[in-house]
Amino acid sequence: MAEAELPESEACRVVCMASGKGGTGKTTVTANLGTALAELGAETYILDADIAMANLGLILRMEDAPVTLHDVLAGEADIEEAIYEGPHGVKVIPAGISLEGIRKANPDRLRDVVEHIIDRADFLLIDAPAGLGRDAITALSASTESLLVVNPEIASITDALKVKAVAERVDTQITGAVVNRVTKDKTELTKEEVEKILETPVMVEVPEDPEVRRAAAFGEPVVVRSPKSAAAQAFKKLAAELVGIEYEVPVPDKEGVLSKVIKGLFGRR
Ligand SMILES: Nc1ncnc2c1ncn2[C@@H]1O[C@H](COP(=O)(O)OP(=O)(O)OP(=O)(O)O)[C@@H](O)[C@H]1O
Repeated sequence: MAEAELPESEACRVVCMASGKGGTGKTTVTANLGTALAELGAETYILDADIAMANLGLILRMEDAPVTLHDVLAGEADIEEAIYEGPHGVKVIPAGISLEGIRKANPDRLRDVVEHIIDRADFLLIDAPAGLGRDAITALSASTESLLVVNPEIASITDALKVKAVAERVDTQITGAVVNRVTKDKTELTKEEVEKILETPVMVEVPEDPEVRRAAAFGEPVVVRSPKSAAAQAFKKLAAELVGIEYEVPVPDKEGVLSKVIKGLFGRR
């Protein structure tokens, strides 16, 4: 997709990707939203502040990065050394995977990292740890706004409510919710119910889509590996909404469908 004509915006938007409950898909949403924003032409950085799990690097095939956020937070490396380029030019600051790295990292240095990046970026997405531990609160307070990544179930929403309350205490605006892994099963909460409980708009519903896991297995965001999949389209729609442009639904690609059928017939991936 060609880069869009983006509206002028003055300040970098520092967006904390937050969730109460673990495993809602926060890292997946961060990697895909960041890549989709970069594809639209926005200068986008994504930072893995979930320094214990470090999954962002895995989704973007950066698990072997020689210098990581751990080293920066330990005061042992300059932030410039920990910035890597991902698909569509998205800049990625991965966390490391060593226990030693987690031990020596001082999360209080996160604010300095944010300060360093905001002068040159349109968006900085911070993948925060789930829950309300010290690292999660540090990530929230270093951000100007937050997106709540939830699943359409009551346990996920009530945990997100707790995050929302803390975000308000640290003066971080809640921009909205991303409801991930939607199957439209009758037992799920609807968009309207989620909005009513969270008292915040649902910006997008991302469907449960096996293409997401498939892409992750290849170390790629789904917006790159399967850009026409239902989940990829939801992430692209969210990116368009954040930059304030109209999302163009892609015209169905007959050739693509045909080649899928042919590959299916011959049992190929
Ligand atoms: N829309 C989706 N459809 C299918 N699978 C998904 C979707 N979103 C995420 N997943 C899968 O769910 C799993 C958990 O996702 P992810 O690691 O992004 O969650 P997380 O909230 O960051 O987890 P944690 O809180 O443990 O850091 C991964 O295997 C991911 O591929």
